[in-house]
Amino acid sequence: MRVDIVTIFPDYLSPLELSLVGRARARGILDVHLHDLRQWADDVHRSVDDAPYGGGPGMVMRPQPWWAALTEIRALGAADGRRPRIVVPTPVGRPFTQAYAADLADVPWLVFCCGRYEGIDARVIDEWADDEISIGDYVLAGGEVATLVILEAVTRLLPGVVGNAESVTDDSFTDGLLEAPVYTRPAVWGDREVPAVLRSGDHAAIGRWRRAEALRRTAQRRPDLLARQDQAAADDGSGGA
Ligand SMILES: N#Cc1c(N)n[nH]c1-c1ccc2c(Cl)cn(Cc3cccnc3)c2c1
Repeated sequence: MRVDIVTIFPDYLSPLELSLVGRARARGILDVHLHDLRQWADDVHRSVDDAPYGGGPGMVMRPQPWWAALTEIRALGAADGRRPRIVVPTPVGRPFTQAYAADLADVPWLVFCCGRYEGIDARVIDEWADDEISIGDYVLAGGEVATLVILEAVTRLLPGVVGNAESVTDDSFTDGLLEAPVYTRPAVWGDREVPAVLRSGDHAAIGRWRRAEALRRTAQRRPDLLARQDQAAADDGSGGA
């Protein structure tokens, strides 16, 4: 997978050199290219923002640098007929979910547009954005953190990135439920003991316990996920969660 990221703060994306994504890059599974938007700004001051039409607080990102940047990046694929899927993190985007991550993990070339200020001129979004994605109902200062979140969730789904493939398919949200609690040694920590079933070696009982705990936790903390499961089950005629 090739990923191009356009931002006025390239250093904000330095975590992509570390850990899971860093290892995927080192192994050639992911090919990341960072671009400073200012290199495409057409004025001597390399300006990327201007006052909003209609007034209001803050500044808006000018269309010209984005248009030049995306035109040049898209042209990289012209020779062999490749076209990138252009993703714009935005507070007004479609909610990012595990299913969305799985969808993006099948795309060979992603381009992330990391905006700042009050946003990117709407004409850029209208012309270029294939996906407008929000990572949650809270307000960040720009798209870089969202890009890191999206890219980590997508990268862990790429073949060969996570050693134990099962830990990806057993993820929270993959089966629509929150994960059961996890434990490791020692068996007793202070006055807290690991549930005996997890030390029983009875894998059927362990599976039942984990399913029950996942259902209990999901009902307690995310009843909306259970409702979604029940609706999906109703839609395909099978039993509920
Ligand atoms: N994804 C996501 C996401 C999220 N979940 N919260 N905030 C963002 C996000 C993403 C992109 C930008 C750009 Cl460009 C500018 N800002 C600042 C801003 C603040 C208030 C209103 N409008 C824009 C961004 C915030």
